[in-house]
Amino acid sequence: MELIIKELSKSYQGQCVLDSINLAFRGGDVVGLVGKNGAGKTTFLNCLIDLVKPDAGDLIFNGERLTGDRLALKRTLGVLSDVLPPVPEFSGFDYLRFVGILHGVEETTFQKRSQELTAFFFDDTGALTKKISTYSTGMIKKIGLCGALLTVPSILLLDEPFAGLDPLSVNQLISFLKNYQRADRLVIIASHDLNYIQEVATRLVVLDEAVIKFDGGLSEFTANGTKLINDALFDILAPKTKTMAFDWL
Ligand SMILES: Nc1ncnc2c1ncn2[C@@H]1O[C@H](COP(=O)(O)OP(=O)(O)OP(=O)(O)O)[C@@H](O)[C@H]1O
Repeated sequence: MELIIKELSKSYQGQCVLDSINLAFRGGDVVGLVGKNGAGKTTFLNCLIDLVKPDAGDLIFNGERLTGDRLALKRTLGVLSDVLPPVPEFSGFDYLRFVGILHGVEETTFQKRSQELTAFFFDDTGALTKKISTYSTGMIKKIGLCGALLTVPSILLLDEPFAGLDPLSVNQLISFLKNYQRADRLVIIASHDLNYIQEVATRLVVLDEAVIKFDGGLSEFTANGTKLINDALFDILAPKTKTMAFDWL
C-alpha cells in the first residue's frame, strides 16, 4: 500500500498553509505528524480525506492518480477528526452502527468488533446507550476512536487522539496502536504529545511554516536516542526567546 502526496498546496485568504508538500507513505509506517499550533497539520489531514480542497497537488494511491470522488482511497480510511465529530444526537452504539452501515460491515462482524472495541476503550459500556451529547470530552474521543477502528482501515488518520484522554486510556490507546501496525497498514497521528508519539511512531514528519522541516525515522530524529524528542523538535522549530516582562504579575 502506497500513498504519495505530490506538490500539495493550500492557502487561506492569501495565507499559505501548505506549500508544495511532497510525501510518500507506505504500509508499515506509523507517522507522527507534529508542528506548532497553526502549522497546518489538520489542514493536511483534511486534504487527504477530501474535507479541504487543496489549491494544487495530486494524491497517488497504489499507483493511481486520484480524481473525482476518490472513493478508492475513502473506502480504506478510518478517521478521527474534530471536524467530523460523532453525531451528538446518536447514542454511542447507534453511532457505531451508523459507521458500520456506511461501510457495509456485516452484522456478526459489526457485533463482535463494536463489543470488543467498546469493552477495551470504555470502563462503563453502559454509556453506549446514552446520547453522545451527554458524553465527556474523553468519552467522545473514545467513541470516535471506536468508529475510526471499526472497519480495520488500511489507512488510519488520527487528529489529536491523545488529547482529552486520561492517562490510563492513553495507555490503552498506545497499546492498541502498537498492535495495529502491519506491513499493509498506514497510520498517521497528528499530535502535540511527543512522548506518546515517541512510543508508537516509526517515522516523524515535522510541518512548519508551510513546509516539511523533517521527514525521517524516529531514531534519526532523536540522534539514536541521545536527544530528548522535545529538544529535537525545539532544535528544528528554533523557538524565539520571549522575555517575560509582565509588570502586572
Ligand atoms: N477554514 C479556514 N479558514 C481560514 N483559515 C484557516 C481555516 N482552517 C485553518 N485555517 C488556518 O490555517 C492554519 C493551519 O491551521 P490547522 O488547523 O491546519 O493547524 P494545526 O497544525 O492543525 O494547528 P493546531 O496544532 O493548533 O491544531 C492556521 O493559521 C489556521 O488559522
